[in-house]
Amino acid sequence: MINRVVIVGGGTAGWMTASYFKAAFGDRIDITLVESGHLGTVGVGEATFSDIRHFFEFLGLKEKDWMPACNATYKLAVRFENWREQGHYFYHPFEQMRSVNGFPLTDWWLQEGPTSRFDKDCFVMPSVIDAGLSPRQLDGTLIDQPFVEGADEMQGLTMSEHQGKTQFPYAYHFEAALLAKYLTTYSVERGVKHIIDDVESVDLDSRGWITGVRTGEHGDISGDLYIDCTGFRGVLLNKALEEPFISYQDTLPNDSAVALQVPMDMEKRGIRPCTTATAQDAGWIWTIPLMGRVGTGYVYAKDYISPEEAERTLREFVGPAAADAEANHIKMRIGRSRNSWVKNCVGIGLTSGFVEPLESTGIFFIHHAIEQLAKNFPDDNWNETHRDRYNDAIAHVMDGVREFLVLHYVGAKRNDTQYWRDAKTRKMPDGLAERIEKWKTQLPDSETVFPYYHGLPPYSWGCILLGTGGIEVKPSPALRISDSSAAQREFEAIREKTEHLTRTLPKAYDYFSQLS
Ligand SMILES: Cc1cc2nc3c(=O)[nH]c(=O)nc-3n(C[C@H](O)[C@H](O)[C@H](O)COP(=O)(O)OP(=O)(O)OC[C@H]3O[C@@H](n4cnc5c(N)ncnc54)[C@H](O)[C@@H]3O)c2cc1C
Ligand SMILES: N[C@@H](Cc1c[nH]c2cc(Cl)ccc12)C(=O)O
Repeated sequence: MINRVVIVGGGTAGWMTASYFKAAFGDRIDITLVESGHLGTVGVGEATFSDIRHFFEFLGLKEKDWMPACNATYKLAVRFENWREQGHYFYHPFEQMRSVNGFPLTDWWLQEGPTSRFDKDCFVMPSVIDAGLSPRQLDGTLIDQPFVEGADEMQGLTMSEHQGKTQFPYAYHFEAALLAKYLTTYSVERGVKHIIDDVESVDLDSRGWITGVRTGEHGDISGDLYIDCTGFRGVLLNKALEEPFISYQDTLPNDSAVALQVPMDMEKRGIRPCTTATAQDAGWIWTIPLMGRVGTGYVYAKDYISPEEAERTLREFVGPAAADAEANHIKMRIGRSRNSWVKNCVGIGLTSGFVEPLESTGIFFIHHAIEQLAKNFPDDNWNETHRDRYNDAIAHVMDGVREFLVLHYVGAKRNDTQYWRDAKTRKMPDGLAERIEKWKTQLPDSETVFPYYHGLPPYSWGCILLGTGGIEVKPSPALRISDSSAAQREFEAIREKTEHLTRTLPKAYDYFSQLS
């Protein structure tokens, strides 16, 4: 049996792993987590996928347990501003795509769209978000969506096994540092040994397997399996085991960010329950509403703009409220480790890989990695099948998300600066150009998107294609000669439902302020 696990690193990745493994394996596993007392964490990670609710469910936590402790709010979509042209916006919502006579409603919209807004014609969430509303009534009732919440047959499934079966209507925003703190308490109460110290060196045997990590003040710490959660440093996986890092920068040039935490009276400001990504001259700015503050940051490519200019742009964007906020400049390592599991070491989190946070995939990568490791957990035979399956799953998820992000830039209609013009001529990941050709006459479906599990359903790809507006797409020829009355009825049903919801749902701020 492998039952002594050493986790190095106490950021989101380290504590999510420790808490999940305690929930999964209880006292049958012995976990030690070592984190530096002075190196600090990236600690941005504020927006998530809806799937993260499976993580909290697995830990036995309810929203009212952890959300108030992490200043959390709901995220119903990503809102993209100015990606097509100044003043334009569209939503990528968490909402099941409706389908009529075997075609997604977005295909019918291209043929028959009642208005020029695909998002408001095909989904109800965009109007709910514009009105600043909560998807739950004050008594906790969730708006009726075609999904299954907590049904028995869904218990214990991984995210990849869930995909396509349901679409939950919201994700979360939270303060990552507060979540790490919350999970520290959860883990330590359940027996995780917590050591605050620096790992100064890593001991290897003659085969190159890790036999222990040496700390400054706590001596050697040894285990069977080592989990490297040291962030961009990759102290065990990349440094000690020398596993190479495959950069994505040739296709995704953004390599820097500057972040601000802006305290704000959210009752006065109101909460628009979505992440906003506002395109800028050399990147984009995120805006994330939390209880008590707004998290914001400019993600940019250093080749196009200096850190000082990026900070100035961000401060102007936020306005006077940002005057006292301290800027946090971050250099991002974009890409993935060739293999995330090498010998007896598994990198999770930024060590394993990272792409710019445009679709909030960092914590999703961590959650996926943990689920896959729990499923492929080794014994002392160190069966290669488990390791290879794990490495393939991790590589696929990141390569797929990379393609999805590249589509945002290739698809963006705006071309008013060199940065946006270059985005149209830059090399694309293998296969994407061919896929885009297919989508020009039939929107993305399960047969034409990236072929391995990567977290994004086909409708997400369709939203980006339709919203960014730079690639001309035509309705499927079959729809031109089909009876559209059922699609018309569906558009009408969405209009009626939107009207009803915007009349009856409470304000998002009011919902969160009574949650405890
Ligand atoms: C600008 C930006 C915005 C982001 N936004 C989002 C978002 O909205 N949504 C999302 O899902 N994700 C987001 N992410 C990603 C998210 O922040 C990370 O996925 C998450 O924080 C995981 O980080 P980590 O735990 O791997 O590393 P870190 O937070 O860097 O933690 C590393 C840990 O390792 C420790 N350590 C390092 N070296 C040693 C050593 N030698 N000895 C002991 N300990 C050591 C450090 O002390 C620290 O505890 C964002 C990232 C960036 C850069
Ligand atoms: N199943 C994932 C993927 C997903 C589906 N819709 C969206 C929308 C956005 Cl903004 C991000 C992610 C997703 C999930 O539900 O989280």
